[in-house]
Amino acid sequence: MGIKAAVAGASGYAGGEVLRILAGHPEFEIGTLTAGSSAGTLMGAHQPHLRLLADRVLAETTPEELAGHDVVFLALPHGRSGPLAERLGRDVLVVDCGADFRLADAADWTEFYGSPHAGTWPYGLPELPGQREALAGATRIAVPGCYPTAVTLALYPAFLAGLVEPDVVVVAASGTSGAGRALKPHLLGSEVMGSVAAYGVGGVHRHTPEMIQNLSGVAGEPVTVSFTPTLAPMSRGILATCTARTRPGVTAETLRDAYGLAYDGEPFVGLLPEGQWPATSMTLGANTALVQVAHDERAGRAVVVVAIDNLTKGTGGGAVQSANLALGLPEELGLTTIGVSP
Ligand SMILES: NC(=O)C1=CN([C@@H]2O[C@H](COP(=O)(O)OP(=O)(O)OC[C@H]3O[C@@H](n4cnc5c(N)ncnc54)[C@H](OP(=O)(O)O)[C@@H]3O)[C@@H](O)[C@H]2O)C=CC1
Ligand SMILES: CC(=O)N[C@@H](CCC(=O)OP(=O)(O)O)C(=O)O
Repeated sequence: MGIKAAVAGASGYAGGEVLRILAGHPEFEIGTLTAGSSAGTLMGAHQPHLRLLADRVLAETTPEELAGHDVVFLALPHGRSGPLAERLGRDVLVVDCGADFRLADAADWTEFYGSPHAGTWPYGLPELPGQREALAGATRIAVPGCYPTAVTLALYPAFLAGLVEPDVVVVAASGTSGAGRALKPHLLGSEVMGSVAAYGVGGVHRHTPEMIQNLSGVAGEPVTVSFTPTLAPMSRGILATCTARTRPGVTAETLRDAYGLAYDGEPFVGLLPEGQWPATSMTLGANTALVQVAHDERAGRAVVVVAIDNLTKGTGGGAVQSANLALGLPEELGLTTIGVSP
């Protein structure tokens, strides 16, 4: 008998990616699958690529249906995980792919999500300093947002080494799967194809406080982040370009050394060879973040580009990586670094 895992939100994009990874994981056994309005229908109607689950009937998302599992993955709209998690056993590992438990500051939560704050759980980004220890044995995990995963991995080494000022600018492109499966007018094929568009401009995107939280924690001082997301005509992937003013004396070499030090030995984050720049295609379906750093001497800024698959390292892969740590399994179990190309 393996570790029995239920997935709530199994008909959605994040739930589907968690299941794609669990299906290839040697220790997990897939238990109950739940949804919202799709409850009572077959998985095959929603996730035809997960053929081994095609005949499973989706249950309603209730604590009763999710009981009796060792691990429960929640991949539900924001605000749904809080009340549900309260009714799941304390000894069960609950891994929330949603935002409900990511932020430590209740005022930030209310400002950006507009509802009461559910609480704060151990943050599922193992690469952050001290986070592997925080996740070992945890029974609750908040999986980071996809953009904060990319941006935090891009910039924390520079802050850890004290090389940049606490003033960050990020422009990132995301594939449309980042917005979830529900029908949205701006995601119609005719709106998205052949065009890249900015959205959530001017410091209003809800991932901004999460980036600030992560980077300020490493920097040891408040960091400001100006974040502009853009929507790109691709289904998966995030490419984030992050810049910060460099401190006096910083060179291309000191920057590269800091990233080499931070990422040497990391199983899922890679500093690319000099001159090679990340592309989303390099990370498709892989639990990887690929990073490159340069020093723009005229502008006096560090420029870091990172690529991830928003659904893999940005959600499902990150969720399983953190669950492995919480359960005392090898961190890399069931996760691939091998991408899909072209
Ligand atoms: N897409 C991404 O790249 C990322 C997503 N996430 C997070 O994962 C979570 C899910 O996102 P995503 O998969 O993209 O969204 P989707 O819209 O694709 O899926 C949402 C899932 O939740 C179910 N659901 C919706 N409403 C309810 C409800 N009232 N009660 C129970 N179940 C419900 C849906 O079921 P039904 O089929 O019945 O509607 C579906 O299974 C979100 O919190 C999101 O923030 C995190 C990181 C990245
Ligand atoms: C392209 C797109 O719309 N992306 C989503 C982010 C998705 C995500 O990962 O964020 P959460 O887990 O916090 O929902 C957005 O900008 O709202």
